[in-house]
Amino acid sequence: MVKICCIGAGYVGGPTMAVIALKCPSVEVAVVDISVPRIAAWNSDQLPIYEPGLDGVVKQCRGKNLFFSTDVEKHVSEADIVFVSVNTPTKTRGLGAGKAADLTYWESAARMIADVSKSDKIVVEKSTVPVKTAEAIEKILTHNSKGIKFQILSNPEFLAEGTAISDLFNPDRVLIGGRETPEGQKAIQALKDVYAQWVPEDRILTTNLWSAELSKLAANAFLAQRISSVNAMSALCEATGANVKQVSFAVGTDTRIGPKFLNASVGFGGSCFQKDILNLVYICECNGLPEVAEYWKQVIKINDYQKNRFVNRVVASMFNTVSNKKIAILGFAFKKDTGDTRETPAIDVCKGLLGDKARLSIYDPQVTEDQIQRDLTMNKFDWDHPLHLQPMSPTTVKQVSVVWDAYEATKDAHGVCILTEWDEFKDLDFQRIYDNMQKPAFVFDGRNIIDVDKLREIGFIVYSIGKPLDPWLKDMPAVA
Ligand SMILES: NC(=O)C1=CN([C@@H]2O[C@H](COP(=O)(O)OP(=O)(O)OC[C@H]3O[C@@H](n4cnc5c(N)ncnc54)[C@H](O)[C@@H]3O)[C@@H](O)[C@H]2O)C=CC1
Ligand SMILES: O=C(O)[C@H]1O[C@H](OP(=O)(O)OP(=O)(O)OC[C@H]2O[C@@H](n3ccc(=O)[nH]c3=O)[C@H](O)[C@@H]2O)[C@H](O)[C@@H](O)[C@@H]1O
Repeated sequence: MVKICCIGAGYVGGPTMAVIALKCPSVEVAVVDISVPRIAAWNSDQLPIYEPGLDGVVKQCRGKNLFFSTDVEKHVSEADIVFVSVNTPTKTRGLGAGKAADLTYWESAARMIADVSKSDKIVVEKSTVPVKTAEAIEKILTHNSKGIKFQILSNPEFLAEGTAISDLFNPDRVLIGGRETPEGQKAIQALKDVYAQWVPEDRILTTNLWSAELSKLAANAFLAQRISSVNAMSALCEATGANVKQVSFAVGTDTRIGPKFLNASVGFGGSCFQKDILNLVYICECNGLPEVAEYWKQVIKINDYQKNRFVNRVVASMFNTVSNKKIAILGFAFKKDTGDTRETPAIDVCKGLLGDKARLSIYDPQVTEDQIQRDLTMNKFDWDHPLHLQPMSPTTVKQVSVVWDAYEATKDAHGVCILTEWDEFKDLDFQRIYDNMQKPAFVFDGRNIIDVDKLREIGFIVYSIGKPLDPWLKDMPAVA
């Protein structure tokens, strides 16, 4: 029986290994982590992450061929294939601070693998890492290995949160990079055999190591670039009277461009787009390519601009001050169908409004008060470390209350900001909300999910990203 161990039981390690266990009953899969509460949650009825369909998959395999454990060393030493899916945060100090990937967790995992291994192993990079990381990992493993042979593969993950299970069941492609030696090709084949149990062969791509590592960074950069492109257009739409939904539909019907990932928004969030582009920028700079670095940096600059622009629209519309005004925030997660708040645009928007002394009442169906308070007090990039190593927030933000109902959040509010596209927000009774708000009542839709005309009929002053402006907003500066 092939034994797989995955180091890191997070958003990637948990779901990917659960699906491998489900699709490959003859493979034994152990997912290990240094975080005791996380492993306890994986072994309970309340999984540590919210992901549609995940519960069912875990329940079918847990205790049969899928195990969650904190006994990292035991499972690593017994495994034939070791996936490493640990955090790769942005460095906050020293060389490359604010851009380069911090490989501390990766390096410590690699050293531990070298220490505890007693048999040859395939080590798979599942985390997103800088190009050439495999070379560094190879050095760590072979310098400490007591004659044991390791083959390193790069097998980046392309799942998106909220759709992880369907993405894993039916991936556009699985990418496996390895050494172009007979041993490297043998290792590629061994991993290919695992995926081939459910992924059609023509969707399993094999490349050299560096192409696989770079393709992951490139794919995220291209995806984020599409969003920044449509968001840049949204600003121009507001200035000219064009409607960004109509523009992106017209543009996306060109089969060379395609319709997906062209929704204008308050900005992209999530744990990876910004981190991976910063990493790409740093790699370009290190390789003497400042023009290429500058090109990709712009994707992040537009994303920051879009978040600022949204805050400025809110403040400018409400008589240039939100001081002591209650603003309802609907949605805090970085996208719908997840409780994940890492790099969510809601953090920047809330901080911007708090900077103007607003009082915030926040509702998100999947995010807890504790998480929101931590997010609003944590320093940039601190969130991307294992939970028990993150600083605890010593204070709470007093001007923030977190409630469990959209109607409660909007009661007596002056304005409503929609920051996550949860389906339930589309079906809210906006007449009821209007009746219970201060007047004039404002709605700022950062996700373009509401029916603007209907809300204007009710009496709201409405701003919806990239849509023709309400007469109220027309003469106000987009960026104050
Ligand atoms: N979240 C996502 O949707 C995607 C993430 N990725 C990449 O996958 C990697 C992991 O991301 P997530 O799963 O989101 O992170 P995560 O923070 O949810 O999980 C990482 C886990 O690794 C554990 N860990 C860290 N060092 C360890 C060690 N030495 N031994 C044992 N466990 C250790 C942490 O306690 C944590 O539970 C990152 O490189 C990320 O860029 C790639 C594709 C999608
Ligand atoms: O490496 C990763 O971590 C993953 O990053 C993204 O997945 P994820 O961040 O989970 O979610 P996305 O659906 O890509 O959304 C990212 C952000 O972009 C925003 N977005 C997305 C699409 C769009 O048209 N407009 C838009 O503003 C979303 O609201 C969200 O804030 C990629 O889609 C995955 O392929 C990749 O594996």
